[in-house]
Amino acid sequence: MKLIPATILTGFLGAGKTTLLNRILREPHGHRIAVIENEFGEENIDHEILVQDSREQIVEMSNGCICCTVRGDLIVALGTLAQKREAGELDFDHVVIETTGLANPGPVAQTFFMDDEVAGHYLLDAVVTVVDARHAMSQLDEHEEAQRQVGFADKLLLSKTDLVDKDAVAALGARLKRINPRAPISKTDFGKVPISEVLDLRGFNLNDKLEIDPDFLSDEEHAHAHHDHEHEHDHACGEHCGHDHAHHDHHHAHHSDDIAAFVFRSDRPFNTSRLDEFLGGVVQVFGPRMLRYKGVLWMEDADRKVLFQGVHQMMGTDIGAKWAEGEVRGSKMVFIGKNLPKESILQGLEQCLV
Ligand SMILES: Nc1nc2c(ncn2[C@@H]2O[C@H](COP(=O)(O)OP(=O)(O)OP(=O)(O)O)[C@@H](O)[C@H]2O)c(=O)[nH]1
Repeated sequence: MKLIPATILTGFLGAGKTTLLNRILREPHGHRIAVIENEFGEENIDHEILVQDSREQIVEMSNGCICCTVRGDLIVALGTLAQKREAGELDFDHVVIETTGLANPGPVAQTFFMDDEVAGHYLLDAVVTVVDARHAMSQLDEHEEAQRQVGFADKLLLSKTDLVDKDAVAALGARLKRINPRAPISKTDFGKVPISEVLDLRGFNLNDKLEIDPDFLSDEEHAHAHHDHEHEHDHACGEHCGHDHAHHDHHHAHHSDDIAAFVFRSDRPFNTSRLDEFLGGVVQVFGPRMLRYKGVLWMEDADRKVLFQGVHQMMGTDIGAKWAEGEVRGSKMVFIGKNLPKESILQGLEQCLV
């Protein structure tokens, strides 16, 4: 049976999740969407706000946050929806789970891998995070949940850009890319955004399109130039650059994001057993702090790409497409996590190369 794609819609309090969802539910895009709402507390206000479809498709979950106490309820809610669909009582082709503004999307995402019943019916499509352009800077400063929601995202949607100027949007964009260079950023104006930017993103698919924003590193340099006028940028550093970047610390003093990303790239193949052992160890030790990681790898003696990705300790690999004739082989990986020992991990990966 075809798996039902599920989207986790997250974003800090008041970011505009419900506004977006409402818009999506109203638009005639051909998708039939079932919604699982998680409200914190007993007042299901969003339920009142959300448009009611002709068929009952909105399942509410209250009295707790989806990421902790009611994960069991989420499993039940997903199970009930799937059963009703099979029985012909409900007709939908996509599920959207709207989390509370304080939810950590990690455990919600993990539900799709950990529970056999859920995994048997659903495919986690993507984590979509709405970011409030007006308030995100301070929210990211003050709340780790806000950083986590950005770190986990497969797609970032900037809301309320009407309330701030272009420079503020650019500065926020640069910060978001530092936290998560993998997630493309789009704007949403009161929830207005093409449906293709929200559903069917397949961000959790293992495919060889590892989208790391190509401007990630150059933007970082650019952002530093903003904040540190005294520093001379006389060369462009790549992520392998061994310089002691004093200006990084300077910059981070402005926004001390605990959650950040780094990228590993190499044009040499990996030794399989060394890499397995190393990654296994890293995940075991740092798993709780590893929000999201993904990679396309060149393994020694393999004529196909190897794809890997994970959330916390849960890591999966798959065989990808063949390396094409004449294609430049290499590996790239991105790690997003909380205070990860970037240098040790990069050095460790280097040691796994042939
Ligand atoms: N100016 C502006 N306001 C917006 C935009 N998107 C949403 N809002 C407003 O922001 C407020 C919060 O939006 P909601 O959609 O309720 O936010 P939410 O993320 O569901 O909030 P919680 O469920 O409390 O976490 C509402 O007053 C919206 O009208 C936008 O693009 N621009």
